[in-house]
Amino acid sequence: MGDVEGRYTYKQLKEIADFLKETSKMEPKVGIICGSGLGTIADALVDPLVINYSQIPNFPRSTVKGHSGSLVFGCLSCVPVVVMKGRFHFYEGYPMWKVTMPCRIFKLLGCSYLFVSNAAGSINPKYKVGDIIVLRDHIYYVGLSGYNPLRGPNEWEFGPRFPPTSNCYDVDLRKAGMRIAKELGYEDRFYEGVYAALAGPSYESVAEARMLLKCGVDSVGMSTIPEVLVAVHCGLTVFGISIVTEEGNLEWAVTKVPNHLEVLAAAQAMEKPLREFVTAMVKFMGNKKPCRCGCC
Ligand SMILES: O=P(O)(O)O[C@@H]1C[C@H](O)[C@@H](CO)O1
Ligand code: HPA
Repeated sequence: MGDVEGRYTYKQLKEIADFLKETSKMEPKVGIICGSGLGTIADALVDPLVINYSQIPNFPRSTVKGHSGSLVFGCLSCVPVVVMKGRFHFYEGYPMWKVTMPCRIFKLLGCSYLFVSNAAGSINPKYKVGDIIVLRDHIYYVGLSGYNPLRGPNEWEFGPRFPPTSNCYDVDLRKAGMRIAKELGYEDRFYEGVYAALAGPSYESVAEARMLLKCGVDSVGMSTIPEVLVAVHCGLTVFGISIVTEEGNLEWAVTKVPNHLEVLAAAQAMEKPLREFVTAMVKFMGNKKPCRCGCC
């Protein structure tokens, strides 16, 4: 399956993390992964330090439009964070251990939390472009067919052989997320729901979308779950959101089809509410440790 050979050793991951610690002089509390077109989250950081993936030894490269390919260290609400502008997808040809390696780097950098986001199609017809779905759970179709990022010898330095996944998305963070959305005045566009990941890069067919609806799926995409599994395995507390950038096609008669440029445009249109929401969530996640921007 090509998904085990050549995996990073613990030593290699440690070397990458040590390089980042040395370069950033920061110990981030929260690792944030930006979905397609959502990299503007990083613009909210105070005193940002940008490190391009090409500068980091042994780090993969972003190949998808809307994923610029850099790590940004800085502070949000006085909480030290690291933002990944450009995730790695299975459909780019990366094995799952490469797709998910940033979560282990976050852990080695000292993060306690993973905040993960994605651009997604809605499957539940209730949800429209511009809505945000706080992930309550997921269906990992790619994993059900064998591509679990934890396949292969267990990395005991990170976690157990058989991690449970019945509570991947922390309930306190989910509750906080819904409360914060309300406080910000966005309660009419925030919902809790179930995300499903397909392998991509083809979008789902109408028959697949109808099957997903029957299975209780609210949003569909091509990412996130592998990262969440590896984050949960190594003990990060996870919060995830889908930004609805396309409305799923449930009828064969409909001629409108998803398109990546539309996905990026819809994601970019969400810049303001997302920035406010992420800032408030990170504040909730963080404690009051002294930070690099000197504001606390
Ligand atoms: O990285 P995410 O999951 O946000 O990106 C979605 C899935 C594909 O990469 C792309 C399709 O438009 O957007
Ligand atoms: O409509 C979609 N389907 C699957 N993946 C996606 N990623 C963004 N939009 C979509």
